[in-house]
Amino acid sequence: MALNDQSTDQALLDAEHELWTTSFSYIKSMAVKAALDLGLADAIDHHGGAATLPQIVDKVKVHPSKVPCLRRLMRVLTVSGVFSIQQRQNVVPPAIAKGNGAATANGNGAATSNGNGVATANGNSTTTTNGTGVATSNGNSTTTTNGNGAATTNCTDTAVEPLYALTPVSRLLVGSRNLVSMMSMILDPTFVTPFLGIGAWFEHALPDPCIFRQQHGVALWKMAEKDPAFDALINDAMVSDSSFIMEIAIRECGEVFQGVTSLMDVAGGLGAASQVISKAFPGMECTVVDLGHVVAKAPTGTAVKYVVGDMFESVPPADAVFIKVRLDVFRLANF
Ligand SMILES: C[S@@+](CC[C@H](N)C(=O)[O-])C[C@H]1O[C@@H](n2cnc3c(N)ncnc32)[C@H](O)[C@@H]1O
Repeated sequence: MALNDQSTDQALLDAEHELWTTSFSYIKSMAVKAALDLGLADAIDHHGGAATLPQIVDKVKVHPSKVPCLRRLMRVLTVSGVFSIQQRQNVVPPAIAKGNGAATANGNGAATSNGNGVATANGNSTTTTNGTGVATSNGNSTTTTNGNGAATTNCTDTAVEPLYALTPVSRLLVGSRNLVSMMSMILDPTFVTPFLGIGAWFEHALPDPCIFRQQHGVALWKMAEKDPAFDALINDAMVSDSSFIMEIAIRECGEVFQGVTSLMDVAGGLGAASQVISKAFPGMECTVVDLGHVVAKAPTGTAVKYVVGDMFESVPPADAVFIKVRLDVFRLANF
């Protein structure tokens, strides 16, 4: 017997809703990717942290024909908490009846009756009747009847111009210390597409290629060595992540580094974590060990030393060995 045979219709609809929501949950991350690609947070930041759609459009590359679509993207991003919406007050005019008709505006909506029609606007909607029709708009909609017809619109896109504001989430995407590089890496197709192959990956016996190699035919670090743009994508991401998280880590649990005189940051990338540790503990000798192509791009003239090495062969000696791994994406994919 199928599990759903005895379910009520409401339970079936709830279950279907859950299935749709879960299956479509990538829409949220793709909306964040679009926000990064377009620079939406920067555009809002440029206007002091809150901006209307026309103000945002002014700062980003959007074809004029796609402006209404951008409003939809903003809706996804506000529902996800990346931005918030502040409604402007009283920007829509009240009800106007020019003929024998009746116009009623409830809320911030505008209702206009130009003939004998009845126009009602509820919420932030705009309603116009030009003949003897009946038009009602609810929510953020616009409705017009020109003849004798009746029209009702619920919640479409045109109405009061909302102000889109930065939230604590999108504030992490602006300013000099931001997480744009990290999120750009996570959402890069090179990292996203391997996850489409998890099902196929389970069909093969271990040991087998990780999902990254299954997708791309080459290991992640090998690809980084061969492709400078991909290498930069990873290194920049790590610098933004490590700078952000290590400053918090030092503030919250810096005592774990007390008394350490030398520290070996294994697979430390460009050494952003070590740079933060070294500044917080100037007496500590911090060394980063990483692969040759990464060390070749390491910053010079800092207190942190960089050495080339393969951690699977040997790790140079030090008081403490430090390895920062916080990416579930790397662990899950067994990169
Ligand atoms: C996810 S990044 C982490 C970088 C750094 N720990 C951080 O969190 O900012 C992983 C690093 O491991 C390095 N790596 C990969 N295989 C390695 C190996 N066999 N020996 C040393 N480093 C390695 C990569 O070059 C890369 O810089």
